[in-house]
Amino acid sequence: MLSGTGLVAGYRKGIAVLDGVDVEVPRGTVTGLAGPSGCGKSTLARVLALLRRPWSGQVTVDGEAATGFRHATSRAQRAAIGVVFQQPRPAVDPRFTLRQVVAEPLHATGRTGEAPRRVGELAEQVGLTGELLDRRPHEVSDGQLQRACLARALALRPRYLICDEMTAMLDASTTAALVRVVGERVAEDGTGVLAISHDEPLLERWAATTLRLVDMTAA
Ligand SMILES: Nc1ncnc2c1ncn2[C@@H]1O[C@H](COP(=O)(O)OP(=O)(O)OP(=O)(O)O)[C@@H](O)[C@H]1O
Repeated sequence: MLSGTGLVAGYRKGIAVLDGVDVEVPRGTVTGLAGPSGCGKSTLARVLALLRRPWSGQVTVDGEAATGFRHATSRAQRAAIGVVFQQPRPAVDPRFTLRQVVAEPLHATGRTGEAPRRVGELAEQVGLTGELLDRRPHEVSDGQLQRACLARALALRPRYLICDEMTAMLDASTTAALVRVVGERVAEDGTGVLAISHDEPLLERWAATTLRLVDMTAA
């Protein structure tokens, strides 16, 4: 289980965006997260992904309290949680080929030897051809780049995957393809997924249960 308890977080002093939020992301299922624009869904995603330190409250990864946030995160906890954001372009180095984008976490964790085989597997999972892997971000569509970002998020076989509006910029067929890729990881690896979306019909199809951030804050 990836969980947050009593999370209070914000950007400006005295104005809490999250005000005592509890959230649980169990393994082996997709948990949806909905709520009106600006209610703090992305903030919660960043806190749970250990990318932003909450003002108070605790994030727990498989029963172990988060060792730190941002650069202070332990390597094991960082590798346990994959994240995909709404916009793929700001999330990648524009000088990299898609192959380098996908391989980045493997290089960063000293698994360079594994990279060629693993990148091939991931490309197949997300539906990227070898020819596309050799292109750079400006030479591919948003959907193709988002496929690479999903492959990168899966590279270290994370136990949890946070998809923050992952498909909001994509057409229906790419959305369906990426939702299927995530579903395969849930079924085959038991990955625990937090799917954040404005798209209620999508969450109805995709998520086993959906949390509503306003309700959680009120509770
Ligand atoms: N870097 C930042 N600096 C200051 N305020 C911010 C920052 N990021 C977000 N906020 C504010 O925090 C609040 C919550 O933002 P957040 O992006 O978490 O909401 P959200 O529910 O994901 O919204 P949306 O559905 O529109 O993406 C908003 O009022 C937003 O303006």
